[in-house]
Parts: sequence; structure tokens; C-alpha cells
Amino acid sequence: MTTTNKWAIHNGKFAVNEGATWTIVQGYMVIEDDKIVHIGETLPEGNEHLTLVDGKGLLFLPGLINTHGHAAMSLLRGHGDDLALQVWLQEKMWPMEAKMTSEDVYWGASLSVLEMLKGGTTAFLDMYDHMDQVAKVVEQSGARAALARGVIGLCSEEEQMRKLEESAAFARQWNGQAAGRITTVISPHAPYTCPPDYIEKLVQVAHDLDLPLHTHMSETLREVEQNVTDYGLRPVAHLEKHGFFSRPSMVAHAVHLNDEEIEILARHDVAVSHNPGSNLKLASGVARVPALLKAGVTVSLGTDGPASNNNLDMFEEMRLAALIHKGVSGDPTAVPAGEALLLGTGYGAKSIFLNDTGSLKVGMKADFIALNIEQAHFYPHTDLISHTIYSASAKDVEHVWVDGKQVVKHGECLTLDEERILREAQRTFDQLLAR
Ligand SMILES: CSC[C@H]1O[C@@H](n2cnc3c(O)ncnc32)[C@H](O)[C@@H]1O
Ligand SMILES: [Zn+2]
Repeated sequence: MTTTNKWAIHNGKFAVNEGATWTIVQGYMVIEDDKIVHIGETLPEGNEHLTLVDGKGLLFLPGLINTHGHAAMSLLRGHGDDLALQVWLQEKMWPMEAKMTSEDVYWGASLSVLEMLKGGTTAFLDMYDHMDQVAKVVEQSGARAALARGVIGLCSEEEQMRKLEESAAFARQWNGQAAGRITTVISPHAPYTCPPDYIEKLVQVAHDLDLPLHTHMSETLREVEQNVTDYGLRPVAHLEKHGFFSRPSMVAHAVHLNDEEIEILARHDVAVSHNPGSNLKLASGVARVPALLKAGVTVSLGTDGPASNNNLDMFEEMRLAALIHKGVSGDPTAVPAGEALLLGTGYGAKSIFLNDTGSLKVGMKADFIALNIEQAHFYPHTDLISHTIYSASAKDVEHVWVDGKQVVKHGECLTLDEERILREAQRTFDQLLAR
């Protein structure tokens, strides 16, 4: 007979949703192993013996899902601010990344995963080099993640093949690891760093391994214009031509899209990771989120790397998404609070190809967070979804559970050694700079 771990939360307020309509259920949530098995005003009969965790003063939400980032770039936070994307990449990021070792990536990723968990992010997508180190951090921390060895193809054919094989080996080795919390993705960095034949080879790898694809796309106007000059097509048609959308796929940024491109993304069910903080900081522009949503495209939220944001606070991204689209459209009903929360949770799960997390529902993974709403900026207790989007921040996260296991308790990470990570991150950056 297998024993299960079953327990319950009582006195809690639970945010449950049907699409973008959220309601607050006051009462109980029962968790069995890694799953939610009950949410309701009462505790179902036969559960009286369960250990009860007190949810008084807490708002329970699905864990937030950060759908695009580069965790190890926390080491480069503040290293190159106030620059345009290409200058920032070529003059600041790439020279430092060329010197990074596996150990550097381990400490950079640890720093980010610590920040994400403490800030209520339970799952994230990450694209970088030395990904076995990121996977190790995910395993140790208890987080959930979709991981990809990001591939830049501006190199010899031999080097391209080495990277492709490394990407496939990583994807094969880690898919389903960490008790299923790690999934893997194939990820050419961008159409401007991967020649068309190389993109096609990576698409073939995704077909062979039955994996989804992810890339940066149409982040800046310059990139779109360059794509037209080089290949005679805008990036969306270019990726479509080279088979990218023949797999389940998600693109980051998608700032500069015309109506026809939105229609192509919708037709192929391509999800978009909207990164408002990073797009504003690099002055890339503002993505057409209301138009994408109207066309039926799944839109979610990403921070991008901590060197272009410069934090991993998903509450900030949800708030930005709710605010900037009102500002640019002149329509105060654009991206209302309930929709912003959906971008940060359920649509996030779909975007990173997970179908059993992202909402508080029976049968879903027990990935959830508790906010301390006994604070001035949550009062009066009226519309708690509105408060979550327009008033809350990462600092309000009191507890976090992933896969039914508590990873943050009273604001402290139970799975990672915070003091050591801060020390090692500083040492790592100092050494990296001097190398
Ligand atoms: C091949 S690993 C990932 C690669 O992406 C770079 N990167 C980080 N942020 C962005 C961005 O906003 N657009 C394009 N590329 C980005 C990072 O520095 C790594 O080299
Ligand atoms: Zn990125």
C-alpha cells in the first residue's frame, strides 16, 4: 500500500478563476501529494483528521509563471544599463558571457531562482548556456522550469553542430527530471543570430525529440527591418517559412507585429511572452497585447534576464501589463486586473507547454503562493484581484508551495542557502569582471 501526504489549509481566501473571471473562495484547500484535491467553503467529510495549516490573513493565488528569462544573467545586473538592445548585447553582455564558466552560471542561476521563489514565481522558462547548472539549481530549489540550451549560430558550421548536439543532449537528458518538474525546449536564440538552414536543423531536432520551440522574435524595429533586408521577409513569415511554427512554439517579445503577423501567430497557436519591463528599459517598444489577445493568441509574461529588467518581480510585470496598454491605447478597459493575473498564471502555464499548473483547481499541481494581505496597501479588503495587480509586490509573498512542497515559509527560502548564494554571487561577479 502506498501512503500519501494529505493536508489542508483552512481559514484561507483562495483565488479561483473561470477564464479571466476570478472569485475568492473562503474556506479550505486540500492537497494530496503534488495535487490540489479540493477547494471549497467546507472540508469534505472524512478529512477531519488532516493536518490543518492556518490561512488566516492570507490570499492564496496560483504560483506566478515567468515565461522568458536568462537566470544566470543576474550576475550582470546593473552591468550595462540605459543602452539599446544591440549595443547592450554586443558591447556589454556577450563579452562577459564569453568568460562565464559553469560555476558562474550555477551561482547566477541560484541567485535568480532564490529571487523568483521568494517573489512567488513557481515556474519559469530559461534559455542560456551551461544549462545543466541551471537544471541542478531547479532540482535543488524545488522550482518548476522549462529549460533550453539557447543557441547562437553566428559561428563556424562545426561550432553550430557542436551547439546543436549539446542542445539535443541537454534536452534529452533533463526532460522529466526533478520528479517531472523540469521539461525541456529547443531554442535558437533569434532569427538574426541563427541562419535559416540552422533554424531548420533545430526545428528538426525539436521534431525528432518531440519537444517545443522557443526564440526571441521581433523585439526591435531594427531587427525586423534587418530581417527584411537579409531574407526578404519579416520575422514571423521567415520563421513560418523555415518550419518553426510546425512545432508547439512560443516567442519572446513580439513587439513589432503587423495585423497579418498576428493572424499567422494565431493560426499556428503560437504563444507570446510579453516582457514589458525589459522592452521599456531597452526602449524596444510596446507589444500589441490587446490586439494579440483579441486575435486569440495566448499571451503570458516574462521578465527577460535580470540584466535588462532589472529584477524578477512578476507582480511588477503584471502591473506594467495592466498599465502600459491602457496608456498607449487610451482605453482604460485594456488588460484589466483579472486578465493581467491570467497572463501571469494560467496563460503562463500554457505558454511554457504545461497543462497541469497555473490555476487553483481540483486535479492541478499544488503550485501556489500566499500573500500577506494584513498590510495597509491591501486594505480595505474589497477587490483582492485588483489589489494583487495594482498594489502588491514580490515583498508581499509569505509562503510558496511547488508540487505540494513548501519552498518558502514566512518569506524565507527553505530549499536554498540565501546567505551563501549572496556571498558567492558577489565573489563570482568580481572574479568574472577581473578575468
Ligand atoms: C544563447 S543564450 C541567451 C542569450 O540571449 C541574450 N539575451 C538576453 N536578453 C536578450 C534580449 O532581450 N534579446 C535578445 N537576446 C537577449 C543573452 O545575453 C544570451 O546571450
Ligand atoms: Zn531574452
